[in-house]
Amino acid sequence: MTTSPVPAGAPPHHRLDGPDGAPVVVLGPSLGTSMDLWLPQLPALTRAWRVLRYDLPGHGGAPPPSGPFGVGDLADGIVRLLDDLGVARAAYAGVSLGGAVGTMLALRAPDRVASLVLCCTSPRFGDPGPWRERAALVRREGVGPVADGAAGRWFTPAFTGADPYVAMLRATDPEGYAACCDALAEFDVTGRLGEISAPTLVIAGERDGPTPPRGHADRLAGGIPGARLTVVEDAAHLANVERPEPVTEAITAHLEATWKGTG
Ligand SMILES: O=C(O)CC1=CCC(=O)O1
Repeated sequence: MTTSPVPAGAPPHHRLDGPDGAPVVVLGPSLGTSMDLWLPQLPALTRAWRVLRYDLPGHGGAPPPSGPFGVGDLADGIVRLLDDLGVARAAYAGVSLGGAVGTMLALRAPDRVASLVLCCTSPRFGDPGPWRERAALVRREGVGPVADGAAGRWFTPAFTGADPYVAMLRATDPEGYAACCDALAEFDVTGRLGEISAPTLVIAGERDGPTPPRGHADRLAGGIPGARLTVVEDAAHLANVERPEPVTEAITAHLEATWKGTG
């Protein structure tokens, strides 16, 4: 793996699992996590799909970014990755920032997205100010201060399995994290959701603080033509980790219905 900084729009650090020749599903992680965010879903998904997981710049095994980038650049990187791998069309599922990348991908390259799952995400992650402040904090003090509060943002108080996920954040490159915050500050596709043609499932955590169902998931589901919304009880922001069974079931049912590798 190269460790030189990654330019905006470059194909991301990635990994393929599952049967050769099966229809491809791309899995996008959230801010501060790695591709292993998707480990709870991996056994079920690799039964029928070739699973392509990737890391955000400076996260997981990915080198830090060489400069600023937007969510559109991250989506362009997925298109380049699909080109490099010879994949004409794929399904895409993403959590939070990873979901924003999927939304942008569906807008920029609709012919490449056969099916879309948007988990605990939003067409706009609130006002830019707090994201710019978080980016400045991490550039100044490192990821420690945001890691300290991560379990409370990501999970309900009853959840006891937060440690490996918070460890992902503690291992994240500060500039990679900060640049993702800047990308979130700029992201707003609220007015473009009606252009999305991919069959879309929106999944929300009932108790998600950063992207609550009301004002976020409901806007996605209301704005994307034909989209369906599933709200997962007793789950916060990383619902696929906190309640893996219903989330895995919802994703596999949606993929079964929409993406078997044809077309
Ligand atoms: O603030 C967080 O850690 C939650 C979050 C917002 C966007 C994202 O990807 O994660």
